[in-house]
Amino acid sequence: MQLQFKLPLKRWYRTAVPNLSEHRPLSKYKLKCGLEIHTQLDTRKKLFSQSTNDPFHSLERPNMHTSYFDIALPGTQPILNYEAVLYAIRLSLAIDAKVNLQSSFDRKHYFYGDQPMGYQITQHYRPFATGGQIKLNTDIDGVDDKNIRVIQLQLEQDTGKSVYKENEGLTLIDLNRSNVPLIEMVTHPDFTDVKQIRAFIKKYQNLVRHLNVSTGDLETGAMRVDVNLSVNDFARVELKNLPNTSSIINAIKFEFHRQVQIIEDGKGPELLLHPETRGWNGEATVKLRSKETTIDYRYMPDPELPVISLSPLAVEGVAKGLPPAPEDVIKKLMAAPYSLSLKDAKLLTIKGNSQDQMYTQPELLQFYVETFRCYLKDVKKSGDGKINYKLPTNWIIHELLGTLNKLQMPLKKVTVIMKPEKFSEFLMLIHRKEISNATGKLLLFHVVENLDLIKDKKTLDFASLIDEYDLGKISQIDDRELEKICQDIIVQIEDKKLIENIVSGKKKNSIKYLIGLGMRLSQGRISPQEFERMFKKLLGI
Ligand SMILES: Nc1ncnc2c1ncn2[C@@H]1O[C@H](COP(=O)(O)OP(=O)(O)OP(=O)(O)O)[C@@H](O)[C@H]1O
Ligand SMILES: [Mg+2]
Ligand SMILES: [Mg+2]
Repeated sequence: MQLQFKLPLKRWYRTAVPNLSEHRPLSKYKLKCGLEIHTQLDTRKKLFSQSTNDPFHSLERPNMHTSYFDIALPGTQPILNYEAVLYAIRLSLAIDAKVNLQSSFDRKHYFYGDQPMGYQITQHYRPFATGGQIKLNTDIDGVDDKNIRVIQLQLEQDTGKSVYKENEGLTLIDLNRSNVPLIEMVTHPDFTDVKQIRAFIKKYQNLVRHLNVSTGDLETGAMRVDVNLSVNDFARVELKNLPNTSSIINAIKFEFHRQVQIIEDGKGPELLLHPETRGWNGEATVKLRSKETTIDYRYMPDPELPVISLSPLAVEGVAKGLPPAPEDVIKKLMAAPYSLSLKDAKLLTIKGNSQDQMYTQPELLQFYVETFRCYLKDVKKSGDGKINYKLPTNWIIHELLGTLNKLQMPLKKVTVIMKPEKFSEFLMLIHRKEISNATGKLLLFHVVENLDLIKDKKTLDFASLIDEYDLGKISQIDDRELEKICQDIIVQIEDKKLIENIVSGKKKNSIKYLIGLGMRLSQGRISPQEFERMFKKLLGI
């Protein structure tokens, strides 16, 4: 029987879980955890059939992407999808696992409504890859350096989904997910702290996204984490059905305390003797069943699937096409000449959780790096030498991305017109102080907003845009003209007290308000320093 969680989703977040650090002499109680992480591969087709692999976009239309094999009609047979094999090689190599040139499929038997074959095809006797590791790193992952060893990776098929209609007393079965390719990655029980587990999940999630093998989302179930936990070498408890990071962390904390209490009460040898499987109801872990043993599953080689036999050349070929590890890219971006902050370097490298990003990380990274290169070249060419390393960062990572989000404009569309050389031309306008920052913002917004018009003209000419919209910075503004603007502002201001307070020195900073009015009036074409100088002169301070 599967446990049905009846709690509203919100309760996952509201639970009061004891704080590990508040507990008794913890040194007496050693936490040991190992993870089994299931990741759905983002292949076009399913693992053993020609059905579309799309378990989420069809939630309103259950059983839409199902072939005879996916619904287990007798007589249908599996045919392996090699795209899934390529993805599995990518992931295995990226975590330093040894890809086994010969691996094979086995049947793991158990009965479930959403598993109509009566068994799951997985790899038990000869897994896809063996060994490997993921290193947690203080600088990048925010936890003490720690090496988490991987036992193995196995290719397997996903099950269908049970949809419980409690009011009607019905359980519905949706087989859209049935036979979606999964990689189960199993770690050694190397974790000794929840912080390591949180960091590891994030890192592994980033990795599968970086390799483009999965969306890695926990919320949709594209990534599912089972935690095995034991205290002081008593039997392990397996925690399953943990839908998001906070339930994973809270369930671990709860379970640790539950086991510590049992040991303190002297009942460890009695209650923690046999492995069991527990779920999380939002407040406590609850027993689902005793842990199945290998014998229970009656593993047997699948007689319908031949051995996966890989040539070393195929593995080498995949290895050559692997992108550099996210960690290496981040380190490179944080070093000279880029000198980015960890936050900005991560933004260029690691996909965030948001679904509607206007860019992919490889697109953004490439644009940034190439623009940076053009900017260095342009500065050298211009002969004024002084490179402002922050300029590309500020204008690409902060300003451009903000503009894309505001206008819901994909980066891809922008970079067709604003190629790195063009963007560097734009940066040089600011670099040479031909336009102010405020004008730059207006100009960038204008260009992105009117991309289609610019496309017609086939050219993007900043100089003519500056002319056309009268955006040129009046840096050489004549003092009489500036004086007139400032004088008008002072005369027209209604709050006379404000002026008095500036003059008397009571509220010196209010001068910024006047400067702001001036900037708005001049649309940013006169620098704030010029305004400050003139206001001070006029007010005699
Ligand atoms: N003493 C222990 N304490 C905590 N975790 C442990 C301990 N011993 C083993 N583990 C962890 O238990 C997990 C075992 O996973 P594995 O997939 O090999 O088998 P399983 O859980 O029996 O099978 P299934 O795939 O059916 O869940 C590993 O992550 C391993 O690190
Ligand atoms: Mg397992
Ligand atoms: Mg398990």
